[in-house]
This record gives sequence, structure tokens and C-alpha cells, in this order.
Amino acid sequence: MSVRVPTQTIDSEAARQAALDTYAIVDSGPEQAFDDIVRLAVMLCGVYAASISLIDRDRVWFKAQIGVDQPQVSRELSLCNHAIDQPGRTLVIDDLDIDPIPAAKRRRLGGLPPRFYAGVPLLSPDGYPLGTLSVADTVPRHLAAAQVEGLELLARQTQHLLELRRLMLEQGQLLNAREAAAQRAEQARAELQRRHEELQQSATRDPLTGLLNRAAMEEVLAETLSRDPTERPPYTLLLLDIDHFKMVNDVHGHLAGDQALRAVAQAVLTSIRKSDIAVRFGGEEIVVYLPGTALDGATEVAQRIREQVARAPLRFPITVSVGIAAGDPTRDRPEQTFDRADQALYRAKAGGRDRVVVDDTPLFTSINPD
Ligand SMILES: Nc1nc2c(ncn2[C@@H]2O[C@H](COP(=O)(O)OP(=O)(O)OP(=O)(O)O)[C@@H](O)[C@H]2O)c(=O)[nH]1
Repeated sequence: MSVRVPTQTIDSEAARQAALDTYAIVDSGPEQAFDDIVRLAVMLCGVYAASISLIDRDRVWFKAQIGVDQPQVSRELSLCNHAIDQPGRTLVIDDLDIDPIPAAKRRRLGGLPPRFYAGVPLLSPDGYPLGTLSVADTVPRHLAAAQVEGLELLARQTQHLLELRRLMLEQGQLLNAREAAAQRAEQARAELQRRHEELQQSATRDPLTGLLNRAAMEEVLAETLSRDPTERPPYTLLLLDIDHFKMVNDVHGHLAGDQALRAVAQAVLTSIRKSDIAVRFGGEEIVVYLPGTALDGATEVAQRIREQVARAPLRFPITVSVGIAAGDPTRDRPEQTFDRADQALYRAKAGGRDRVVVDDTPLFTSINPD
């Protein structure tokens, strides 16, 4: 790490503090790497005490220390605070009795006042002094040039550790920001999808029964007809109508009629497969399209619906009549199949209602004029 030492002394305490805050290190827990450095400093200089001191607003806090009595001291009482007055230089005072710093008077190392002090300022890459790596003793001392140089090397390693910590914090923040942005994007996408589905639902569903509405049926029909007839499977159509529904409304009221309609729709939905399509075609008329289903299968479905309707939990009994017709896309058009189902329904009504009637027109007579 190359550190640009400012040519002037600290021109802004606020900027210095801001630089320190970017490391989020003050009041953090002990870390082996920092502890190792103060241990090495003690061994290198053969002194009683060493510390990595960080200068916070109005206190000096020790990230790592050996032989220092307090976990933190006020700035006025700190020798390190004095050492950063000249951020680019190591401060060495062999004997504080001869060369006194007022703060030293009230500091204690193992209960005794310090006599020797050497501190290397720790700088941010912008040159702001963050604190010091310092050694101290209760007796006067003199460091050899190699020891001072070694102490400065250890200070540089401490700066590397600080930078590593800041980079990891930034990475973490970046990751968090990215995750938060991805989460927000996903939420927005889900919301859009939900609203789209809601709109789709309201545009294609009959609100009373939840069945597809006629507009949706036209859409499905158009889409189906756009495909090659040979790719479309044969199918059956059920045309279902509630019996004497006018009377249900007249006798029990329109709301009860609505309930009956919902019960019939429910009976239809629980009797068909996912691939089948049920449409509220008119007032109380429901069309069910059963692709790939032959007449006998469709008759079973229709009977199931009839039985379910008969068991519907309503205050009054209701029945349905069903007409069924088979369609073959390679031979007849949908309206022809629909007409045949309608005729079968007519016969069910005429035959006494509450029944299923299958169209018996031989398929080969149903010729597609196109
Ligand atoms: N409650 C309610 N009634 C509806 C709704 N849509 C249509 N109807 C009623 O359904 C009744 C249909 O009656 P008709 O077509 O005369 O037939 P029906 O009384 O069922 O007699 P058949 O079909 O011959 O058994 C009318 O009274 C409509 O008002 C609806 O959404 N809710």
C-alpha cells in the first residue's frame, strides 16, 4: 500500500475522523493479527508495553495492547495523540523525564509512569493519521536505527491489515447493496406479474363463477383454429344448463340464484381435468371443452357434474341438463359441434331435464363445407 503523507499537518479533524470511521474498527473485538503485531513490537524493541492505538473523537482506543493499564484513554492523556502531530514521522522520546510530554505524567504502565515512548503514526491511504503503533517502557531506553525501522515496518503491516479490513467491509456492503437491489428487482417483477395476472384474470374470468368468460373462449378458439387441424385432437363439448333457473330466481331470489350458479361452476371445475376448459357461456349456460376425450368419457364427466350438483349444499335442490357432442377438427368446424351439443341439450330439456343426452348424429354426416 502506498501512503501519501500530506505535506501539511491535519487540516481537518472531521475528515480524519471520517477516514477512521470507514474502517469501523473502534470498539471491535480483539483480532489475532493485530495482537501478533504488538507482541512482535515488544520483542523487537525489548520494551514493557506496546499498543495499536486508534484516535477516536475524544479518546484513544487500543485495538491491541500489551502492558497498558487502561482499555482506552482520553485524548489529552495520550502520548499517541501527540505522536500524530507530525503524521509522516516516527516520534521517539528516550526519556520522558528529560524530554517531557505533559500527557505522560498521568499515564501508567503497570502502575508506573512511562519514561520511554516511540510511536509510528498509522496513516490512511489519503494520509490521514488514524492512530499509532507505539512501544513504551517505565525506564529510559534508546532504540537502534534497525529497531526503529522494524517498528516502522510493523506499522506498515498494521496499515495493510487496516486496509484489508476496509476492503472486506466495502465488499460486504457492495454485496449487501447488490442483494438488496436484486431483491427489490425481484419484488417489482413479482408485483408486476401479480398485477398482470390480476388484470388477465379480471379480463378473462367471469367474476361470479370464476369460470372463463366468453371473451376468453373466443380467444382460445381463435388460437386453436390458427393451428393445423391435423395437430388438434378430437374433442367433446358439454353444454350444460341449470333447470328451471328462472324459477329458482323467482322463488328464492336472485342472490340464491347466484349461489346456485357458483355451486354448479364448482361442480364443473371439480369434475374436469386441468387440460379441459370450462366457460360461462351465457346466463346459466356453461360450455366445457374436453380435448382428447371421447363421448363415453365425456358422458362420465357430465354424470359426475350432475351428481355433484344434486349434492350441492344449497337451501333448495337444483338439477342440470347436459348436451354432449364430439368434434373432429379435421372434419367439422367448432360451431357445428356446438350446434349438435345444443340440440342434444334441447333434447335433454324436452325429455324431462336433469339428464345427460349425447348427440347421436353419425359423425360422417357432419361434413365441413369449407
Ligand atoms: N341469479 C342469476 N340468474 C341469472 C344469471 N344469469 C342469468 N340468470 C337467469 O337465468 C334464467 C334463465 O332462465 P331461462 O333461460 O328462461 O331458463 P330456465 O328457467 O333455466 O328454464 P330451462 O332452462 O328451460 O330449464 C333467467 O331468469 C335469468 O335471469 C345470473 O348471473 N344470476
